[in-house]
Amino acid sequence: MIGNLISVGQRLSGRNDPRLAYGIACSAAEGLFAAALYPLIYLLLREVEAGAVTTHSAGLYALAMFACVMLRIAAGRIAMPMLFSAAYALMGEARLRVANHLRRLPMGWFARQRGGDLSARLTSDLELVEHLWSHFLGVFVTGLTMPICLMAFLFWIDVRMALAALAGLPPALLALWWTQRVVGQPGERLIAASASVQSELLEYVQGIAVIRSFGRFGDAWQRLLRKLDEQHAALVAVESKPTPWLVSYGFLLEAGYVGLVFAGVWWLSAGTLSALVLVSFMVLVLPVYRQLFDVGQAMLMLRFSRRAMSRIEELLTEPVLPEPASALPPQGHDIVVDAVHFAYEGAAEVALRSVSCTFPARGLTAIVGPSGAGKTTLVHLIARLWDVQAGAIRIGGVDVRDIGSHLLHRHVAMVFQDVVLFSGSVRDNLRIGCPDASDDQIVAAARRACAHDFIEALPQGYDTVLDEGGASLSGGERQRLSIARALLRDAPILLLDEATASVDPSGEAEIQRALAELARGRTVIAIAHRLHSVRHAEQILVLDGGRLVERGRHEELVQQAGVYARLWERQMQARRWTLAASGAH
Ligand SMILES: Nc1ncnc2c1ncn2[C@@H]1O[C@H](COP(=O)(O)OP(=O)(O)OP(=O)(O)O)[C@@H](O)[C@H]1O
Repeated sequence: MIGNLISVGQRLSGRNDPRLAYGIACSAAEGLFAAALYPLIYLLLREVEAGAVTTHSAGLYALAMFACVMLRIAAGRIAMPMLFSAAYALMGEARLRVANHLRRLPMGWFARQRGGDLSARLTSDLELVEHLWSHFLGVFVTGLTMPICLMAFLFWIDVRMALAALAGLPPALLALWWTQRVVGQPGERLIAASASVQSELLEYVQGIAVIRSFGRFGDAWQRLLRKLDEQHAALVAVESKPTPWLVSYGFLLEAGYVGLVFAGVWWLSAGTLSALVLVSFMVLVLPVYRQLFDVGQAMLMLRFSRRAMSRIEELLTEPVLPEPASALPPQGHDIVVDAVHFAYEGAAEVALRSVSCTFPARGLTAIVGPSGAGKTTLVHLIARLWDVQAGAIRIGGVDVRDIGSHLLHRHVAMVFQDVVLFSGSVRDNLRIGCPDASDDQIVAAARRACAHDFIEALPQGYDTVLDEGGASLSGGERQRLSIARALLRDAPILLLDEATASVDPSGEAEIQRALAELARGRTVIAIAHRLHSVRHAEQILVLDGGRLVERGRHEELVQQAGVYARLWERQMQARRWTLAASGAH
């Protein structure tokens, strides 16, 4: 079991830590020295009984006992910090390995996860395993070594009595085995219920604005209460179900004591057993029973945490997007989409069907189309957030699957619809894509993204610490920060997913200018709903129902009287209504 625990730890952290083996050895030594005291007392008493004790031998015994106590304390003092530091180091690495693995998983995997479940694996599951390693391992090893050594000594004194003392062990082990089985199912239920509560709480907090605006507090609250009730029931089951069996284990273990006393008195009266041996057994088996009971309890904890370990292992075995054996650098920055087909896992509709197109290097291509047409999917495939299911995407003549994620990230920068900002200063957030950027470069990028003025107006300017997710900024401000971040990356290919969606019309005009300037030196692909913002693009691709239906410049497409012309006409109408409405005021 210890071996299993250690090998799981090694698999999770990806390495071995010698401190662990030393810590376990010291814990075993602690158990050994704790047990060694009793044989010394017994041997001393035997000499006293035989009248052979001298001042010299008594002194030696006292010295040996003192040494045992000191060595036990020393072994414990060495074992504990060793196990703690090994556990924290190994689990720290396990966290990093999980984080690194998550980075390489396809986005589809995240779409299938509930946020709370994932965060439960990364927090409470890992904490449980960490606790097991730091606090449980040493106690378990010491707790097991001590009764084994003591029993070995008792067998040496008198085999018959030792066997009588352990008469209750076989049925007790059966009860312990059953206890472990009984705790398995409620344990799994508790882990699932706790993850579910985390998910529910996360959704509740994230959706609080929507819940409030729709006045659905009652429903959300009831759902949360239900999940908490389930967790409470699972907690009670974990505690109550194994308890009768654990008590039986303890009872059966100590049942041998009654047999021991009867057999001992019998053999004493028959003259085959000395009073000293009888008393020694009656005193020494009690700590053996107590330690074995504690070990049994600890084994329950191990059984419970096995599920947590396998949940973390499951994360590490999720297949990542395959990386090439040797990465090939792209030979240019034009992008060719060649007969690409893609469907989301479990989705009824295909997202992209046999799409073929070319994005010339150093030019602006706009992707437009009705909602759900596949625009975001196409851009995500170029950034290789997913892998195509048929066809290929090539950058500078090299398939994105052969470029390797590291090189690909150096060539492609993305500005997403949903801007993700991290807690930290504005400067730190801008530096994410380019850690070595100087302050001047940061300010220059912010100016070009029309973000400099509002950043300067923040209490500490570029050093203002943003709340988690930049919640204190407006949508447009967050968007402009993400554009500045991409500008700073200075990647030759820039993917903009509705980059100007949350920017007000005046800001949009400024950003359009910045984007146009940017496009001169780069390959820019911009998804746009507001068609007038991309009408100067060198090329406009029109997607509809996952197919590429039209391509050309704005004027050509308007004349074709197809999907684009209809979208354009609708937007012009909407603009006229807006202008008329504002004129009426
Ligand atoms: N993670 C996903 N899982 C399953 N289906 C998805 C997923 N993301 C998108 N889809 C579906 O794939 C199709 C294309 O979606 P996509 O987001 O690419 O469209 P879009 O043109 O960018 O839409 P919009 O303009 O509304 O953002 C849609 O039918 C959408 O419902």
